[in-house]
Amino acid sequence: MSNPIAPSSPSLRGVLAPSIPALLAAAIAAAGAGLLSLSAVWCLVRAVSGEGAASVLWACAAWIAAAALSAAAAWLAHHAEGRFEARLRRRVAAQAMRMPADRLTAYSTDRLRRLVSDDVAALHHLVAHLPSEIATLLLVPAAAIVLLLAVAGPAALLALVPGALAAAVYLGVIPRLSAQHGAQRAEVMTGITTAVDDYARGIEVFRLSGSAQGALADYAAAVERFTSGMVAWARRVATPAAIAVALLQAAASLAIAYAVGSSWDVSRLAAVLLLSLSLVAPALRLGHGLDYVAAGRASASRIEGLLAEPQLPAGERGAPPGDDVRADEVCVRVGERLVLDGLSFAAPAGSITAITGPSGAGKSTLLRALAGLQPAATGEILIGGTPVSAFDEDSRHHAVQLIPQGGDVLPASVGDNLRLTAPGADDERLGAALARAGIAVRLDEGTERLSGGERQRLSMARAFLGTAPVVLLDEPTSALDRCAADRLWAQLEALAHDDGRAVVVVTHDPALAARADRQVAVVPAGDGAVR
Ligand SMILES: Nc1ncnc2c1ncn2[C@@H]1O[C@H](COP(=O)(O)OP(=O)(O)OP(=O)(O)O)[C@@H](O)[C@H]1O
Repeated sequence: MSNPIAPSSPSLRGVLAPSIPALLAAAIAAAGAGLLSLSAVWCLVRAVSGEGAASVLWACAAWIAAAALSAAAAWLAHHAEGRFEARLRRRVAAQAMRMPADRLTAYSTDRLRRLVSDDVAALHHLVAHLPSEIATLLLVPAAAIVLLLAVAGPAALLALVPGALAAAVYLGVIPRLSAQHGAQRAEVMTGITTAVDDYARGIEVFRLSGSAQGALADYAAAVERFTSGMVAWARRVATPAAIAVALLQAAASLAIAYAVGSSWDVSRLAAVLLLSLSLVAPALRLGHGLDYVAAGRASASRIEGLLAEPQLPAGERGAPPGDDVRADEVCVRVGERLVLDGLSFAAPAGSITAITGPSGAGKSTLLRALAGLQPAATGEILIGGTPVSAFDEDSRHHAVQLIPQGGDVLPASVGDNLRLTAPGADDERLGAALARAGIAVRLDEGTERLSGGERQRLSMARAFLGTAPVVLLDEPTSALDRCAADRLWAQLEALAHDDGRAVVVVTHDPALAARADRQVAVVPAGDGAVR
């Protein structure tokens, strides 16, 4: 197996591609709406210059058309963005499903949740609004300047100076200030969330140690940092922004227009006043969104990072023709570290194979590799004679079932957990699997209150419900007493000997390992692996 890691999935751009035609159409419609609004202003200028009621009617018609076109543009853009978001969420979730086990552990559950939820949502402005805002910004001011020159000549351009300054402040200075503060705000918000999370997660520990002072103090300090950060943001970003709008744009535009045009006739003056105001509006709207653009770009780069992660190799094979599992000179690396070095063994159908070895030797890594969740750097793993990497993603689960060491019980009902393995099973079958695992709980009971041993046996019940010919179990008896462990082992023997499965069990219990049909001892790589 020379290239165990498949190429990564398409980038963010690839996920966006199907939405681009609709987003382009939306941008053109938005720019058209901007031009229609400008023509409405132009009609008003004509009305002021004495062209009468017809011009007012044309202005109203242009505004109505502009509103309709603007609504259509917004609908198109949001529809396309909604579909893009849905596609991207599926892509991010699928990518997480396909990552090798060692890479997936680099992403905490919370980090994955933020990628699928918050980071995808943060792209909204970038995708749904920015293209339309840029198109409007390029077309509308250019058309307004042409009209202004035609009506009032070059002197009228003086009235644009405050607007241009306002736009420059909005598009140049404020985003820079805001970016500094945006990064600080994000850091402070993360600090608060972490402090709250730490406090909530630590309640159990604080109860035992009798003090939560440190966590509460961290939380108070994080809130204080947030409050002072917001005050600083208002002082350095929000206030200059308000000044840019109130003074630079409207008041100063009117003052200059009056200064240069007080001797003009009313129609020229009206043209200068109305057109100079409508000219900077698109820049101000864009300026408002630049904060979101910075946040969206940060989210996009985090999502790109996940999409660039390697994927597990997957072929197109369906369920295997045979039902044993073999490892042939398998080497597995976890990150830079060689964990398994040339391990070979066979676990035939109808038998139990016990995997033993010291803590950290690589037993769990071996099970993940056998399940196809951690690629082998060299060597081959065969399920029923088929390389595990050759199965398509759906068939792999039908060929081999992995029950990991604890932790695969979802916070749902017992029945819902069991139906993950057997979606169509009736209550009687689910109850029988629970009985084989030696646990007496109701199917509608929540899993939150189950003890460690009960959770372990609930996981085991899934092994008795599954149909995969190869069953891999990671320390299934570690939380059970001697008697319960022996009873469970007897059920595993029945699974192997009566149902004909190839059962591979990692265990630290020498008594149980001695009862297995075969034993494989894993020793840390470098010491040589015993076959
Ligand atoms: N995601 C990971 N990133 C980095 N190192 C890892 C990762 N997963 C496992 N390892 C390392 O690989 C080695 C083998 O781990 P593994 O869990 O397979 O051992 P084990 O034999 O099952 O141990 P135990 O008996 O204690 O459960 C350990 O040194 C562990 O620290």
